[in-house]
Amino acid sequence: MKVAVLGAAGGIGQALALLLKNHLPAGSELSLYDIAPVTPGVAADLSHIPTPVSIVGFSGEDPTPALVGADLVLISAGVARKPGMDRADLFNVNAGIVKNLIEKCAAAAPKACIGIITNPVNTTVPIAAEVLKKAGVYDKNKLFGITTLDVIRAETFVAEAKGLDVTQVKVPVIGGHSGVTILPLLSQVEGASFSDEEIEKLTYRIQNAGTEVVEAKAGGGSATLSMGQAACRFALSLVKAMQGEADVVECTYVDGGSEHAQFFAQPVLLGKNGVEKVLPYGVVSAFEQAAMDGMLETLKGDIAKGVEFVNQ
Ligand SMILES: NC(=O)C1=CN([C@@H]2O[C@H](COP(=O)(O)OP(=O)(O)OC[C@H]3O[C@@H](n4cnc5c(N)ncnc54)[C@H](O)[C@@H]3O)[C@@H](O)[C@H]2O)C=CC1
Ligand SMILES: O=C([O-])CC(=O)C(=O)O
Repeated sequence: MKVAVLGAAGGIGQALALLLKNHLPAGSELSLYDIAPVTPGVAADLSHIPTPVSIVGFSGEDPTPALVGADLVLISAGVARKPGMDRADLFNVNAGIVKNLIEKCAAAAPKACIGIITNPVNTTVPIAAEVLKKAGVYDKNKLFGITTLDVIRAETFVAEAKGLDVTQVKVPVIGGHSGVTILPLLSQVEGASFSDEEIEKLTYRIQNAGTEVVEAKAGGGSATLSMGQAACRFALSLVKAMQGEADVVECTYVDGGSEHAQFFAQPVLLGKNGVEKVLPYGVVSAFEQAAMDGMLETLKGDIAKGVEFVNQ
């Protein structure tokens, strides 16, 4: 299994590369790419960790050498938020970066699964889909927006609020990855019940947790370490499923035939070829239904912006 990380010299990229070096199955190959010249050095640094995962790093304008033969490509290349910005403010720079990188993926690793971290995820994933379509290699089962950070935050905050064992808490998070489009299904948390006030507060905190970190970092960027962990969890789940393990489910933003929007995050059964089956997200509460109804215009607008960007 060859895993490529594009944006590997960044805050997320380095954390993710460290975790993957330590946790990918024995025999995996890790391939790092970033425009930053430090990237071969990041790989050299990580190569001294004694795990059975080989690692190599590339820098420069062309990611192709890192992509050849990749089974899974994880993309965190791009700029991050500063206080006062929305994720949508990153569109102007990141849309072009994702478009260019996906064009290279289409040529060098047309059959790879691709996981997109770069914001705004609601829009960068549709951009990737349109670029892959233009190149004639789009497989909707192989393109994922990584929304796992919303899931791990929800698990952490719920466990904290309810005094639960955080390793046992499961919270599906559906919709998209920004503000009101992030919808944690707290009504489905097993072994906990919440007052209306708790639901409102927890939902708001999960939706705005990215901003919490952006403000705390005071101009030094957004979540990197928790995102590295989240992307590693998602990547390891996908790798396990691609290698034949059954019953691997993660919430992720996919082109999965949702009745709500072309791209929608919900629980997905992963398999050898990416998406095995998009699972129903089940019964939602009246609060969650209202939140869903309230997000769709924003989510659809975010998707349309990505489609338009590639086809303008
Ligand atoms: N999906 C999610 O839940 C989350 C997404 N993000 C997003 O992830 C992205 C990266 O964040 P950080 O790692 O904190 O930023 P960073 O600034 O630390 O790293 C970004 C890296 O991308 C590289 N880069 C820029 N243009 C490139 C190109 N054309 N090709 C290859 N590499 C390129 C830079 O050299 C840099 O090393 C941001 O867009 C951020 O908003 C951040 C947190 C959570
Ligand atoms: O908030 C940001 O800009 C980064 C991000 O997506 C998150 O932390 O969820």
